[in-house]
Amino acid sequence: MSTTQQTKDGGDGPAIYKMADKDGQFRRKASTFRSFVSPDPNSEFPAEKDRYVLYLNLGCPWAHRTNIVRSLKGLEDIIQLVVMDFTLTPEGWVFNGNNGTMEKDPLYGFTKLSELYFKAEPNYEGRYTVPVLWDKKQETIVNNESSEIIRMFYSAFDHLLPESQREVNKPGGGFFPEYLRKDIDEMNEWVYDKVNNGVYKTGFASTQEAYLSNVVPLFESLDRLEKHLEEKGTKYLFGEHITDADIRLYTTLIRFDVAYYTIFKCNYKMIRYDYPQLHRWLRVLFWEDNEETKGAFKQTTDFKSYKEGYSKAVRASIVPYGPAVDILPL
Ligand SMILES: N[C@@H](CCC(=O)N[C@@H](CS)C(=O)NCC(=O)O)C(=O)O
Repeated sequence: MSTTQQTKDGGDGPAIYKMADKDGQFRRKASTFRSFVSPDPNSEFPAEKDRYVLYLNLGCPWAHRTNIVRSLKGLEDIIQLVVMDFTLTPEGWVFNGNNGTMEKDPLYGFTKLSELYFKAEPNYEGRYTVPVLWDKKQETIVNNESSEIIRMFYSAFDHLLPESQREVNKPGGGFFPEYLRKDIDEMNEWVYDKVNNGVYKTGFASTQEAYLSNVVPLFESLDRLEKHLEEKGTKYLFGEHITDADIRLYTTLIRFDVAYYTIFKCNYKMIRYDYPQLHRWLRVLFWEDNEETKGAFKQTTDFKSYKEGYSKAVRASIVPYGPAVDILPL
């Protein structure tokens, strides 16, 4: 999609809000910047302190993954965080100081995320998405794909961290241990399509047919996840330690009852009443503050941005009042 298309008003509102294709289906485009930070000092993007900046907003579940892992890994002093407003404007994500966010881009004084994309690539022709991992030295975007940014964060900066924070020294082998990689990737694949992106395909569908073709597999997949936890009987999806699969699922399920259920019409069942295993798992991640969670899930969760941000994204003028409690106690 070109810039002019993105900002042009097509008659029923700015084009940026038109998510569905002509057939009513929402199709997420692949991310463009796909380089990797590496522990190798001679690589294109070597892991260094004070060199990389993570741009995000608190509403976005993809960005949320990267924010969680930055905290889980104790990378707060190594990777700078820039939080933008969670309201999607006709010009994309902006800096405006609202909701305790940055007034302006701290590096260049930009007011729009798109400016950062054009600084990196003057001919850029995609959507201006968060998260963005920016390299201050080469003044470019390293990567804008959350699933890859979190994998970099798991280990690329480990030599700069205390021994106990390094993946090799973690009980259970870290967030993406060799012996679980196949199982984690296999689960991530269907969870991405049917759940993480499934809620968007449901919420942004513009025909009844497209809506139904996504909402049914979404709930079948939540049933499958519920059964997985029930059969395994473990604390987390793959045992007693948090893995990549837990982080990726968390950011969708924590938004489910407060936003997707109402705003995206994912209202066949609720996590809190219909999925006892998933509900327990979700509350453990949110509420427990210990060596495993480091309080990172709760600290990075912002319910207000989910209700208000998604309402704006579907151009609804009313923000839902309920549910009475954002997340039930453990
Ligand atoms: N595949 C990307 C998706 C990122 C994404 O779609 N982010 C949304 C916010 S939740 C965004 O920035 N949307 C702005 C737009 O599409 O204009 C990732 O996982 O990082």
